[in-house]
Amino acid sequence: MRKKIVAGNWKMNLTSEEALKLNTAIDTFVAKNEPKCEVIHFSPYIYLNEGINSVESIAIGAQNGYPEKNGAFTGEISMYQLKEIGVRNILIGHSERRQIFKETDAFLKSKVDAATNLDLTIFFCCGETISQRENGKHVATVITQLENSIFHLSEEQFKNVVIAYEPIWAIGTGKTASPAQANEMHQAIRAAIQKNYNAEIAKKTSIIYGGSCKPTNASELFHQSDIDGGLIGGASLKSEDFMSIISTYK
Ligand SMILES: O=C[C@H](O)COP(=O)(O)O
Repeated sequence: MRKKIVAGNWKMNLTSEEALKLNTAIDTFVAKNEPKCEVIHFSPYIYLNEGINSVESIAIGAQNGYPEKNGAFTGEISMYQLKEIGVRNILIGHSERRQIFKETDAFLKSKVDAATNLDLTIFFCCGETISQRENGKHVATVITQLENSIFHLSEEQFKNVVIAYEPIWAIGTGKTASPAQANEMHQAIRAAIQKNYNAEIAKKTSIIYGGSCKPTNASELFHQSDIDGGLIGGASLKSEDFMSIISTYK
């Protein structure tokens, strides 16, 4: 049985007080209700330490990390530093990093290698633009992203990878991929994993969906054959909404 995962990506949101409150509320909820999924908050760097030290039933992950161990990289935080404070999960390849911060496939590959060397669980994000979808290039785009930045890992290394499919046109827009559209892509990703690795690894890799996922659509999405949970942006900032999404796996 594949691991089901509901992860919140807070992006650049929340005050320190709100972050602590939300971590505590979700941690308490998960401890009490024991949902059948792993719950993670991908938090801004500055709230990681307090988060890690204040929760027991959920994990706190990083939204980013620099691949070099240390050095003259003003303003950056290394994955090594993240690991040292207790981070175990990291997002790599989010479309906001690709588009706003111009992170290339080659740079993402170097991040994948750094995270792998540190034994971090990689949540590798991929997804197409609306024009790529309209031109029928959505599947090819996503598979190329995987081939360029993560499929070089060995079978053993790939076991520490979760794929997050996030169609760019659905992120923060209120426009969700239909369950059929999302599942079609998840099936294509799983087939590509099988082709590059093997059927066993493909069967065991969790592939989660992100893009305007909310309490009203999470259940239908998460019940698709190849969708193993979600990477939630906006709805993870409201404890009631996030709890409702987590409860899909009760
Ligand atoms: O990482 C999360 C995604 O970017 C989804 O964000 P959203 O739920 O606000 O659309």
